[in-house]
Amino acid sequence: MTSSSDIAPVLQASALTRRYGRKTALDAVDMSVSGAGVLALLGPNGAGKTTFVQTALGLVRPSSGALHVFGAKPGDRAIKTRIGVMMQDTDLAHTLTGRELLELFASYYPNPANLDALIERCALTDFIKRRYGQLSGGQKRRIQFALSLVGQPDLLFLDEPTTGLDIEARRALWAIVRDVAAQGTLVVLTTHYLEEADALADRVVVLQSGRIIADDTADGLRTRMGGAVISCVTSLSDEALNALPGLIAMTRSGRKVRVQVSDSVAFLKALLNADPALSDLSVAQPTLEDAFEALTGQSEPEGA
Ligand SMILES: Nc1ncnc2c1ncn2[C@@H]1O[C@H](COP(=O)(O)OP(=O)(O)OP(=O)(O)O)[C@@H](O)[C@H]1O
Repeated sequence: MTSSSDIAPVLQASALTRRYGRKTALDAVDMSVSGAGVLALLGPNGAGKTTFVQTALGLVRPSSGALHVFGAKPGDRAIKTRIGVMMQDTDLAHTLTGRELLELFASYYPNPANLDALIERCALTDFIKRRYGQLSGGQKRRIQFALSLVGQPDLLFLDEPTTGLDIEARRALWAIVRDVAAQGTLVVLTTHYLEEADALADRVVVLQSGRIIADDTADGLRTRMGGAVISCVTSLSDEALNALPGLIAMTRSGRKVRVQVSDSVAFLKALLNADPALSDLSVAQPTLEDAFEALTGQSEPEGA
């Protein structure tokens, strides 16, 4: 995935702004996404992720600025059949079986996937003949995921795709997402799980209050944060810890403290000096979650 291209980008946002009354859901967003891969959209509740996806699908109109999809206006008939979608709130006919739903969706697309192969690929065989309304939440999500793939899309929006899935089903979905992206699809993923973004995303865009506050690879975000994460049990107060050199952020549970620091050596020297009785010390690389926390001031996106 690259951020620019000679031909029309898959997604091109130019000063994209969407207001709801006085609320600005998207605030002059500029973004260009070309080629295949996985783009993760992260951000706390109300950051504008869903509004962005809805705008790309032509369900919501920009208040100003523009968003182009394959160089066309969102919702354009010519591009609709190139897009697959799995949203959070999906209402499907409860009386149809999974197989009937797949057949129905396949009829919308000029070049649908082979349904038997898709059913096998998504491991739906055990429940594909049952009515959708009788399926468990996780089974419904898996049918919805298969439906998003029916048209063999060039652009695939996955909104919280693994919510409600067990670990095995989540890993299986990840493998298919990687596969689909490797075969040429741009996957736009919004997720509660930073682990998921870390596992899948080539590029991570962090939104906050409708603005892009970071646009990088997961590794890039971690590296940009730099430093280390130190955990220990200490009797030092917050004030005493705050006075140590290079502290970026701190969380505490009783005497157990976890700090992000810019220079681990300088911090550790000062810490051990200040509290010789310190115990349970560990030093680790920052995770994507640490980077997210440092960027947004929140520990998890979307109140996960
Ligand atoms: N139809 C609407 N009417 C009024 N305000 C809206 C509407 N849709 C979204 N908003 C507001 O726009 C802002 C962005 O919402 P959006 O749903 O895009 O955020 P999000 O990042 O997807 O959040 P979440 O993680 O909670 O799903 C929020 O403040 C939300 O309340």
